Amino acid sequence: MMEKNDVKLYEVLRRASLFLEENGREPKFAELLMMDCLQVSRTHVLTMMRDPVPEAVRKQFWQGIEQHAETGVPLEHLTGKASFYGRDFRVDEHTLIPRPETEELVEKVVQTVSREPVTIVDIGTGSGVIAITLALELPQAIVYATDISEDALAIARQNAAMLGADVTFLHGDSLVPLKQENLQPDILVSNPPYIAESDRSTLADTVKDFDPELALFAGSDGMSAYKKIIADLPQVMKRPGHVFLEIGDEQGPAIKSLMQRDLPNSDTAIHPDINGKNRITHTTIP
Ligand SMILES: C[S@@+](CC[C@H](N)C(=O)[O-])C[C@H]1O[C@@H](n2cnc3c(N)ncnc32)[C@H](O)[C@@H]1O
Repeated sequence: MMEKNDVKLYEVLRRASLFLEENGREPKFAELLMMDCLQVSRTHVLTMMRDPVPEAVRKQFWQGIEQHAETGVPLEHLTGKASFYGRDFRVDEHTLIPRPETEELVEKVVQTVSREPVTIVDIGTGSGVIAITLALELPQAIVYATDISEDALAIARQNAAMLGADVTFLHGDSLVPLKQENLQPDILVSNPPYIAESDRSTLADTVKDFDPELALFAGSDGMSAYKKIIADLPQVMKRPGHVFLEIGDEQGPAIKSLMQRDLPNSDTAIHPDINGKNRITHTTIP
């Protein structure tokens, strides 16, 4: 999109918003992308509306706008970063873009953990948001995180270094790395893949086309990752202990009965998220 060199910020934003709207995208995306291109806050953008936009910034901005209009690529994949629990994390094509619901999962863990030293393990850490946030919020905790994807772990390690979080990352399938390291967590937390293969067609293109397959799908019923984790809990968990899982809206009862089968004395509560959808199971193991 060609523009004069002295074109002002508000004009660029107006044109971009209209262009996005014409292409069936959310016009607000323009302002969010501009904040990233200029590396400023929203308040700062508002004070710059009558300033000319440097050519290099306009070029970068319009490339992003055109790509988003054409493919729907989410802002986080364009900018390579996502916000979680008030911090910025690096993300890429190998990591799920963290969701606000997962912040609620972290909050539940933070509320439950006592001041004593505890060992926490995050299974399927992706960009590392859960493990890193818990390590920073709970300095008394010893935190481990695993993933089956080496590529995701590379991003998680970078995020931990960037944010100064002490997390030990382990590569492997489900709870296998814990068994190999003889690790017995007091608290196990996971947001594993939980979408049924049969629901693939119901997903938004922005999810299906940009989030990694490994992070989304869990067999024909969406339960395969939970089944694998729960089957190994009796062998690895310290007692008393807690298990926190992020879940799909309708998966709570099935998870509760798997927990009752494999950990007969445990108690599982199902909690809704801020939108009223069942989103977290909290299992207490005596
Ligand atoms: C839904 S994403 C969650 C990522 C991150 N914890 C978050 O909440 O944003 C699930 C993650 O689990 C990982 N994963 C999938 N199958 C796994 C398995 N069998 N063992 C360990 N990790 C697995 C994926 O690579 C992905 O990073």
